[in-house]
Amino acid sequence: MSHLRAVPAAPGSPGRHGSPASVRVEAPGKVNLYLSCGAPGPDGYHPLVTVFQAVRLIERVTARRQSADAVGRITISLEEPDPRVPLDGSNLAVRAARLLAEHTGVTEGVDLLVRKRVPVAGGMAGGSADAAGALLACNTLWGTGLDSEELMCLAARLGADVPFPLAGFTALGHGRGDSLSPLMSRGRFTWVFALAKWGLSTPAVFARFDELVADGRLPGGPRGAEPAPAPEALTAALRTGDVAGVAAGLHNDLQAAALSLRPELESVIATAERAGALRAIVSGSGPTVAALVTDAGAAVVARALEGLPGVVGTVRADAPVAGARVVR
Ligand SMILES: C[C@@](CO)(OP(=O)(O)O)[C@H](O)COP(=O)(O)OP(=O)(O)OC[C@H]1O[C@@H](n2ccc(N)nc2=O)[C@H](O)[C@@H]1O
Ligand SMILES: Nc1ncnc2c1ncn2[C@@H]1O[C@H](COP(=O)(O)OP(=O)(O)O)[C@@H](O)[C@H]1O
Repeated sequence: MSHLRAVPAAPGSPGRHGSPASVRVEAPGKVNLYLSCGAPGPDGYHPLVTVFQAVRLIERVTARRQSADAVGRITISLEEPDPRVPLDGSNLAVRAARLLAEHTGVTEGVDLLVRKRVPVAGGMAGGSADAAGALLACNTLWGTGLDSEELMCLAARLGADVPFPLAGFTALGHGRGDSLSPLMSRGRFTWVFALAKWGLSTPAVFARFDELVADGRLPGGPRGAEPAPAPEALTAALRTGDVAGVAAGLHNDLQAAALSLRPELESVIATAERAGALRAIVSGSGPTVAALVTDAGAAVVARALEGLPGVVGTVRADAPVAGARVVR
């Protein structure tokens, strides 16, 4: 994946040894424009074909050098505390920093500060964006000098969704969804996301997908081992910036599973489309519903969705945007 370049470091103010005292990284959330899912392998993971698009819901990860007498722990805090996000070693950003330290032999710690903008447990890879951000921020802070390919490999070890926020823009994912190649995309897309009151667990959605396939309850009947390739009509529509063509090509094999766990999402999708969305689908494993809209129609769609049972609010974002990058 050498074509996916990490952005060079923009150093913060110098700390001891002349290296930066802190490094700030921004990393995007995602929506899956297309997701097809095959039968799980012996490791329990499902082979996927997915088209990722990075959206302007941006996580900000700041990595701060600790004082010289600190014991070298990796700590995390959130700008706005959220009980759904763990602040211990299970946080994906902490796991990312720890993995990088182990991989490179770094013994110093780091204080991570995260500002979250991607809905938590929403199928939009917010935790993965934090992990990608922490990898890039710590690689810069510690001067460990891993190149983008090495960061991608570490990212894939943290989760199937972690490489994509490093890459950003629009990309085709294979394997677990972590093997990426860039896709050309022209123009700008506008999304309205309906945020759900309760998150959905990704493993639970994949498990329900397997049950639906086993019961023959998925449209089209049981699937083979291999996920269906992304249709040429979708990739062509992306290449030409044909928003209506992209809307027609939106597809998510996990949607039936998410709807079976959260039946109320059906009316969220229907309401968005009745209010003028070009199409609406479940994002990834859900429960966020992603409505592709025109700029002129965005406010009407958002208003129609707000106040629906189970919807706690909406957020508008454009796409695609760049992957993780160091900012001042
Ligand atoms: C479904 C997707 C679509 O982009 O995103 P989300 O909706 O969660 O954001 C991803 O595949 C989620 O990626 P991520 O959340 O990183 O998954 P991981 O931590 O690697 O795996 C969590 C669990 O999901 C299931 N899993 C994940 C990926 C995959 N290709 N097959 C799977 O079966 C497995 O049960 C695994 O134990
Ligand atoms: N940095 C993080 N941000 C959000 N959630 C995290 C983070 N680290 C671990 N988690 C845990 O991962 C779960 C899934 O998080 P998230 O990445 O937001 O959603 P999804 O996997 O649906 O894209 C959360 O419910 C939370 O318990």
